[in-house]
Order: sequence, then C-alpha cells, then structure tokens
Amino acid sequence: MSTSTFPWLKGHGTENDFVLLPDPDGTIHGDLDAGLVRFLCDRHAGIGADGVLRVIEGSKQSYVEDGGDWFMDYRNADGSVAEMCGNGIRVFVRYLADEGLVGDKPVRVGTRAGVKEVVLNDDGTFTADMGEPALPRPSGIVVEANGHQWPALHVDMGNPHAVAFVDDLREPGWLLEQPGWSPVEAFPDGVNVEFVVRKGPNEVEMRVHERGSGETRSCGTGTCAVTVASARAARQELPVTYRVGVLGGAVTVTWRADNHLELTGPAVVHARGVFDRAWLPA
Ligand SMILES: N[C@@H](CCC[C@H](N)C(=O)O)C(=O)O
Repeated sequence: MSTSTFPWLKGHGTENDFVLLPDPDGTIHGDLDAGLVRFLCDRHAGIGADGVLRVIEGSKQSYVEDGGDWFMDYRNADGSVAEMCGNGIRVFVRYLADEGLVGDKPVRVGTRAGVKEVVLNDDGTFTADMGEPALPRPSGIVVEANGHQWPALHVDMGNPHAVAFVDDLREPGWLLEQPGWSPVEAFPDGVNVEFVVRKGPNEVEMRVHERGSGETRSCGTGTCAVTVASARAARQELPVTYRVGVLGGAVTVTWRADNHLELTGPAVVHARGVFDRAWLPA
C-alpha cells in the first residue's frame, strides 16, 4: 500500500541526474506509477531528473530472479522502464554507502540486465563491472538527426545503443527529438544514440540522446558502447582503456581481456526531502 508521504534524494554521476526513492521493502511505491515518475523528473513542476532510481532490497523485489543485495528499479524521465543505467548504478551505491547499508565487499546490484558488481575506490570514485557487450547487428544501421544521416554500430549493454562517429559534436545539431534510425526493426523498443569524436588513441568525446529522457549530460552504458565502437574501429587489442568525455565531465572505461566492460566515475548525492502525494496534480 502506498503512503501519502515518502522520502526522496537527488544525486548525479557526471551530471546524469536522478531522483532516488528508498523503498527497502518495496511497500512504499507498489509497482511505481509512471505518472509519479514523470512528475518527479519534471524540471519545472517537479524535482527534475533524467530518471528515477528506486532502491529495494534484492530479496524483497519480484521483477527479476536474482535481485542481488539491492535491486535498482530504474525508470526513464518519461516513465518508461529501462534495463540498466551505468551512471545511476554508481549513484545508487553512493547512496547505500552513505547510509551505511553496505560493507567493504563489492555490492551486488540487481538490475533488469542482470546483477552488476560495484566497488567504491579509495579516491571516492566507483567502478562497476558492466558485463559483456553484444553486437547484434555489426553493420547496416543508419541514424538520422536534423536531416543528416550517419552509419552507426549497434552495441547492446543490456540496453540498446547506436554509436555514430562524427567530425564535430556540433554536427548533429540540437537533439530535441529522438534521432531516427533504420532499419526500423533494429530497435523495436527504441534506442539510445551516441555521437562520438575521437580526440586521441585512447580518448573520445560524446553526446547522447537517451531513449525516454532526451539529450542528457552523460550516459554510463553509452560510454561503454562508445568504447566498444571506438576500440573496434581502431582494431585495438583487449584490454584497452578509454577516457570518455561527456558534457557533464569524464569517465574511464576499460574493455577487459575477459570481454567485460568496467566503468569508473564519480557519483554524488546532494539533496534530500520528503514528498507528499497531495502535491501531485489532480
Ligand atoms: N543514463 C543511463 C541509461 C538510462 C537508460 C536509457 N535511457 C535507456 O532507456 O536504455 C546510463 O547512465 O547508462
């Protein structure tokens, strides 16, 4: 049964920002209403965020078989469900660590894309084992924005990405709408689109239009997809490490010899409050 007031926190990872909803027993929010998510993420009428991270004990959720120690119930700003969030998972563990809810061991975070292990590093950053990438369609994808088209690589990080190389990050123009893609059947559930420029042998910069959230200042799963596309394009051997610059900062991604992607970056929680459902529009 949902309560009339509930706690919330706000955090970000390289300025990809989230409202966190602690719900350890899964009883505060039931199945989390999409309308509530949209309201909380609204930057003018709500709190404002790219997405919502609901925090449930792994054994108290019923979305996946193995919910890990803690399950990250991720929702995009438009209320849709996504499988995984690479910046969100670091913010999620930042919250758990701040609250003393985890010890020194790697935290097993359950997601709809499987359990991911996250560690807190001595320098305050977090490293997430993001698992193996999949390349369902190694060629033939085209993405389109503002009348321009680019060939793109489909990289699946548990959620879908299309990575396109550009000469200049201004080339795609304003990303106010979801970029188009072809063939349409490649992404039946939509896609996150990354535009990338190479800055050096192991350094790239990117912009991203996220499915369900619009253009954001960073996307962790996107930085992994971009690393895969960049290393493949340069025919680099594994392991390989990239610095990936995003609008909100930079992260480090290592594509390990065992084919796992490891994402390292900052995560902060910077505000908290109590929300009253009576404030929701009728
Ligand atoms: N910002 C996230 C990705 C969030 C989900 C994405 N919009 C989707 O729908 O797949 C990240 O940091 O990975």
